[in-house]
Amino acid sequence: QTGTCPLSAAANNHKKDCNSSRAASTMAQTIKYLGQEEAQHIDEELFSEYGFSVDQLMELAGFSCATAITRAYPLSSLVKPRPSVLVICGPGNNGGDGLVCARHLKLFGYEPTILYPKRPNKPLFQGLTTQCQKMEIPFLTEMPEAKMVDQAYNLVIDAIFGFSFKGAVREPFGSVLDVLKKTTVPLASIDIPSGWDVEQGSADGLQPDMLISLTAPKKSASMFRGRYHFLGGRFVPPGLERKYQLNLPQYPGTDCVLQL
Ligand SMILES: NC(=O)C1=CN([C@@H]2O[C@H](COP(=O)(O)OP(=O)(O)OC[C@H]3O[C@@H](n4cnc5c(N)ncnc54)[C@H](O)[C@@H]3O)[C@@H](O)[C@H]2O)[C@H](O)CC1
Ligand SMILES: [K+]
Repeated sequence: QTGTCPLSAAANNHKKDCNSSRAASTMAQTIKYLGQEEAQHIDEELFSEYGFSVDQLMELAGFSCATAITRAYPLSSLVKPRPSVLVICGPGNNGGDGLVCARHLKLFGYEPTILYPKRPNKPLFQGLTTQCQKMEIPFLTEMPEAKMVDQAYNLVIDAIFGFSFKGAVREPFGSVLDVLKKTTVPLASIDIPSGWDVEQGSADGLQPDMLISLTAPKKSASMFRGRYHFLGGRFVPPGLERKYQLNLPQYPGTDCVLQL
């Protein structure tokens, strides 16, 4: 791991050597990696039995993604003169996380641009879109070519599909993923590398540099080979964690993310 250490020493007396890969892998082994149905059940229970609203959890999820991105790619580390970031949002809640993430990245000093080709006709997503527009975040009308992406952006955020992805990729996202397979700038995937089977991964799919697992990693995360794997979505009530035996690691202090 070459990433900055996200763990504050004061909050992690038991994990003093947080750069030790042995410590990190021991920790990662204890966390449960969720199957697709299990992830969906947890999601449903959070909304039904535990009384959360989608907007609430999406805000926390997207905020933790923006926070994790600032840890892995601080403004000072970006190679281009402008701190440009391309955020690609899909048609479901993963896309909503991307919109929230873009808004917070802007507040953190980055210059996000959003591609949002398939927008659900629902007040939640319309509101999130308006918020981004009011934050003066530009929206692209089409996916640029790979060469243009590499020239214009420091980083791409993949918020296309999350744990509900199934089957062969449908357009326009097939073409978007084809471009992303040719780009060389780092790619940070929210929850699942888009196009990967949620449990099996994909040998010839995207190879992101960063993965931000929300609530708990999904089974395909064991195939992730990038540099930064973060956990975010610090909102799991203890009863839910016990029921699904999530064995979540302790987040340091008040942090909303943890590097696995
Ligand atoms: N509990 C949590 O941790 C929370 C996670 N959040 C995020 O929500 C996503 C899951 O969201 P969901 O809306 O269920 O699904 P997706 O975003 O994965 O996508 C559904 C969307 O995609 C379309 N689709 C599915 N398969 C295909 C395909 N093969 N080709 C094209 N399109 C496809 C489908 O029709 C839908 O439109 C989770 O991963 C987290 O990122 C919440 O934000 C907060 C709680
Ligand atoms: K994704």
